[in-house]
Amino acid sequence: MSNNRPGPEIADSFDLGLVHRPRRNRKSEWARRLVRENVLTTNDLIWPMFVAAGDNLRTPVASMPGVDRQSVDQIVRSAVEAAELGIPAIALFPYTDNALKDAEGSEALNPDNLVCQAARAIKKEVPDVGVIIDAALDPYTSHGHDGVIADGRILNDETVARLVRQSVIQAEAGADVIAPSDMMDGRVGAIRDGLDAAGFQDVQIMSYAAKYASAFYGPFRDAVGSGALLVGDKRTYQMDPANGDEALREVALDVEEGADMIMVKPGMPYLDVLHRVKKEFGMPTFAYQVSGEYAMIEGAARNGWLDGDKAMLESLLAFKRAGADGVLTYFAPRVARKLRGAG
Ligand SMILES: NCc1[nH]cc(CCC(=O)O)c1CC(=O)O
Ligand SMILES: [Mg+2]
Repeated sequence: MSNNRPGPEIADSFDLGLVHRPRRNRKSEWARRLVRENVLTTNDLIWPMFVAAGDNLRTPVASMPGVDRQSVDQIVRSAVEAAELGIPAIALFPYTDNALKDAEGSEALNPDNLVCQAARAIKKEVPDVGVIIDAALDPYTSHGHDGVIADGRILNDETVARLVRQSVIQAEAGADVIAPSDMMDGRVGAIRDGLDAAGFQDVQIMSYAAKYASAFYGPFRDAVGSGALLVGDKRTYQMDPANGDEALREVALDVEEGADMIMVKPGMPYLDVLHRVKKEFGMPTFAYQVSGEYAMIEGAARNGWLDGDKAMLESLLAFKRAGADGVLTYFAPRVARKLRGAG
């Protein structure tokens, strides 16, 4: 040292007298594996897909790099891929031509609409892959809202009546699970009654029970073509991001009304809600890693700012740690390949 002032003595090592050294259990890969508390498996994955009109068509969604809208024949191929990869279920969302949209979302009630066509085709080709279809009007309405509107208000009960019909039509097309994503009050019970009355006692309901009015749905709205149309926002039906206790009350109602599975959405910004919901109800509980979360990770990865594979796996494992039984994620096929060791 050029400094000639006497400095403090720094010992090379000293005895801290530690009883507990948590690092012992992290000292090698085998030790880390031995004490690992949570694990992500292919059984945890639900793969959301966008169905579009046409034949042999795949159109990239600009704000979701790596995700395409697919025509029905391509969706069937992806469903086959899901089966081969061991992904238990897929979720279908339609990209509806603007010409088919109206204020009431009538196309939702067309038994030959895109999601119904896709469900029928998938069930014919790969019956063992679970098919989940949203019950909500927003991909079909000219204003982009999940319900019917009068005097600028989203009407609850009138919307629920339509969701019941939509659910039955989707079940007739082969949907194994109906996933109400609209956040109208009372829709789970009404859909349950409607499905039962139509003979679909075994069709499950996965309720978007605690769904927040979130900025993270932006890319999805591009993908289904509702973003540019949306008038205003969804804060009169989707939840206020400031609220946690309210999520428990929303979930309690959906469980009471007969939901078989519940969902918290978005995912990563709401891990606390996910954890509380799983703890409180012990229900099969799912997280939706939404389009904006996917875009953040994938966008950063493609810019070289993040290790994409590592961020993907870490983000999904976090859902398991927080209590999720499964995750809807656009990463599903990539994770499944990774978990299988095929990169
Ligand atoms: N009600 C439709 C619906 N179903 C799933 C999502 C979002 C999924 C995603 O962002 O990946 C939305 C959008 C919304 O409520 O505006
Ligand atoms: Mg509710």
